[in-house]
Amino acid sequence: MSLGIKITDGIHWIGVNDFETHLFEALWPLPKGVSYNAYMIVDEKVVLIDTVKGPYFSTYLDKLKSLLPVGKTVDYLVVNHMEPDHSGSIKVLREAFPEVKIIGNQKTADMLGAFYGLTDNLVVVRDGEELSLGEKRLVFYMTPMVHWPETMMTYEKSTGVIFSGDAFGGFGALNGGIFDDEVDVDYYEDEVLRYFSNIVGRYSAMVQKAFEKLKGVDIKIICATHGPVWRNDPAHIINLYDRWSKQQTEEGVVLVYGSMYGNTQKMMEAVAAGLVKGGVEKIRVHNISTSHLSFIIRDIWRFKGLVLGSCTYNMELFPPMKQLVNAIENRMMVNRKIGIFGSYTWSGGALKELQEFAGKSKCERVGPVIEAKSSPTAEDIDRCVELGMNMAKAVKS
Ligand SMILES: Cc1cc2nc3c(=O)[nH]c(=O)nc-3n(C[C@H](O)[C@H](O)[C@H](O)COP(=O)(O)O)c2cc1C
Repeated sequence: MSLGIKITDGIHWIGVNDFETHLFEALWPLPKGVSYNAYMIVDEKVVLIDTVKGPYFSTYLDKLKSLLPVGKTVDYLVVNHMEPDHSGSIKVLREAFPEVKIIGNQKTADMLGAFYGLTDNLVVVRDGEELSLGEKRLVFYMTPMVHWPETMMTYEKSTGVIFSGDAFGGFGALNGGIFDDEVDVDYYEDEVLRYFSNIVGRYSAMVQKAFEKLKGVDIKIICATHGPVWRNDPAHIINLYDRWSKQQTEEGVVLVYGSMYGNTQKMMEAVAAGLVKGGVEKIRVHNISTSHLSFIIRDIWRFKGLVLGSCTYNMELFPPMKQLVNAIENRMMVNRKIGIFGSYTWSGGALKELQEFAGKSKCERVGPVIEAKSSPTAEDIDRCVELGMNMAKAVKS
């Protein structure tokens, strides 16, 4: 009995679900789990596309063995991406199938040596190179820095299936169905954006380069390494990715505040009231101390307006707000409207750092800037409402 899931003739999903890991990359929470998708092509040659994270190898092996025709072995393993959530089983796979040839590019080969000491039986491919498997034919496209240097995609010509690596992938284990027409796409879409904005977003320019390269390739099914297989409407995820990587945003405002005793929170609430007065419907408020950074980054990636407010802590920005500001800078976000406010009791410090951040950012500033001493005065509150109203105008323009 086949333990894999058929995608199309001769191509199968042999991935696994991970419901145990709390933090992906030891950073990103996985409330819905995550899948490590791997694929198998059975033709005259038998080919695996990527593996799975090490602890899940036996499940992966069971699946591939269930699909392996009698008398055949695994001829090739294509490695589209070397991050260990996909490459973690390569060494044991090689032990199970010593004759398997590993296909990658020159950078993949370097990493195979550095991670796993594997240096023999490698096939190094170049951009656009093809490999016949019998009826099927693979084409390898180099798509570097989406989001590692060795990342590439593999396209199967006869079926129009593209194995895209982490591109188009997202968090969320596959709960029964694996295809976009079998699952609740909305349930996964937020998690695709959270994956994109936190992990891939910094490399948006390289995503756009990959799109350029794939122009004219007739993509019928997208098989990413995480999340659903897009067979019903691949254009949907392509369009989202295109928009996100061009940093095109939606009308709406994200409000993030850091407050220990509620004074800065009052300012945030006044800004939010101003946004509502100005007609903004999509408002996302995050308490920096309780929302995980990855959800905040996701929302900031999506919406046009961003307002940051922070109390002062030991002469500086409130520590978790500092982390957020660093994360935003690291993602090289542009094309947004930014408003800021702060609070202090003696020396100040938070607002100064927010001013520096906003000044360096490639985003348009929206005023006024408000700084409250301890508790906001009535005048401070009025100016916070004014900031909200100005931000509303800015995101609607
Ligand atoms: C542990 C701690 C450290 C602080 N450090 C500073 C500081 O270095 N400079 C300053 O002006 N205010 C400092 N403050 C005061 C707060 O920034 C100020 O009271 C602010 O209004 C608190 O806002 P909140 O009620 O939103 O937490 C500190 C407060 C705390 C509790």
